[in-house]
Amino acid sequence: MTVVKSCIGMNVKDVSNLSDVSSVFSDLPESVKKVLLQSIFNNTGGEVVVNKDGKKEILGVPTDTALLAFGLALGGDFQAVRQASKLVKVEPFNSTKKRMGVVLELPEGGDFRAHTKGASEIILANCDKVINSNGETVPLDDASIKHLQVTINEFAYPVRPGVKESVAICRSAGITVRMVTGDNINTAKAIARECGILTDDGLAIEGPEFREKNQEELLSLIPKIQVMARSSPLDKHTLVKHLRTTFDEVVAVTGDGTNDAPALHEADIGLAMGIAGTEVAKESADVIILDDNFSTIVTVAKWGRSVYINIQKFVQFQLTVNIVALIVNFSSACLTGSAPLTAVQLLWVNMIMDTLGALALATEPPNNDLMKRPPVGKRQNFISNVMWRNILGQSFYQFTVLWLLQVKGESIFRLDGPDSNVILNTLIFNTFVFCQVFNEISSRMPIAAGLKKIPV
Ligand SMILES: Nc1ncnc2c1ncn2[C@@H]1O[C@H](COP(=O)(O)OP(=O)(O)OP(=O)(O)O)[C@@H](O)[C@H]1O
Ligand SMILES: [Ca+2]
Repeated sequence: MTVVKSCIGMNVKDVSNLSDVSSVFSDLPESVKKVLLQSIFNNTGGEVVVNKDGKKEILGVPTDTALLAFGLALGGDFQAVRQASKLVKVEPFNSTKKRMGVVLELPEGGDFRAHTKGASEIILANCDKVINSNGETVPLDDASIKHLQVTINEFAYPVRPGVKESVAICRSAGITVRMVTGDNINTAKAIARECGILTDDGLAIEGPEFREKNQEELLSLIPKIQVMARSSPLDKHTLVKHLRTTFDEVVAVTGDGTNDAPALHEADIGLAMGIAGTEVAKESADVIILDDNFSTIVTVAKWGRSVYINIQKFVQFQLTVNIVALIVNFSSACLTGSAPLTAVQLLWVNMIMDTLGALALATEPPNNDLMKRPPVGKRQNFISNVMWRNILGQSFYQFTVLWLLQVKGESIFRLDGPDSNVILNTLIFNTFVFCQVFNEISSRMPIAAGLKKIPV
């Protein structure tokens, strides 16, 4: 029995230009064509089916569907190739090993052939022979290895429009964007540099190297990591866990595959892709991005900040109103025996302030300025120092005005007669209500969140 190994190294993301593939293929020797199609159609997790309209449909994960489309563009017949040999063993694709394989029993006479396909440089490192353009199997020499490595590194993919801009917005918002991928390091670096994720002082590392580091090394390394390539699901999880626990960061993770599920689950905010995402990824996530667009993540951050700041404004406004009403009535009751604000008036204030005033603050839409501030830290107090300053400052100012009216009101407005007390109380009540107009304006100021703009 002989086992022949055939390998396909891959860097396939999208086979979009298939039109001139078949002409190139026609020059290849028959034996090579046969092995290639045998590999593409057998060594796959996908399938080519005929749908009810009689059209061919390719099912499977993007990498497999791309390769099957390539096989069909080469003129291959999926069913015929599948029937020509018997699948003896299938080793499915796995994100840790980054390759898959099958063993076929060849019809020619009891021989077996193992096919493997996966991450280009991993497959290349396992090869010692290559089929040349004449269809002969020859030893893989240094020159061919160099040539193949250059070819692998030349693979570059166009970055989706808008990603670069979104990364820049994230930066100005104090959000560090890191790219953790199962892809080849050179491809990952090229993409990351183009999007503005990888900077000159940043670090790009490969999963296997990251895994080797001890705790101490990780502490100095992690803040600098901007790109992690050839990462396993566990590497993604480890990075997120360290960022959250050791560095006390708020971590959002985006992912599409099953291999992203542990990291999505570990993150503070897991964002799964709605279109490309697998069910497992969606189940592990907190938010599903319906359009799979990175700029939507920026919108998510913007709305999150907006809701947080609006609640802060609401709380600042409400606390001020209540502190002033309480102190005015309490102090007056202690000193004069009567409270200037009656129960009905307080009820009125509460209804108007809660339903109209405070809710107006809570429903303000987000604006772009929100993305020019640093994020709120995990341990940051909800009522920031600036909010305390505003609450106490406003309360002090309102209390002083009301107290002055309470003590000096009658003489200032020359009130006398039997109704003077009622008139004064009405005056105090109205002044209190008008003070809230200024309180509302002061609470609307973005400073309410206690955040300073960060210079860009
Ligand atoms: N079906 C497959 N069969 C064999 N190899 C595959 C298959 N799918 C992907 N690969 C290889 O594994 C690598 C990606 O591994 P993995 O799926 O773990 O990455 P990922 O973290 O999901 O990457 P991405 O950032 O592209 O989503 C690819 O670069 C490719 O070389
Ligand atoms: Ca993926």
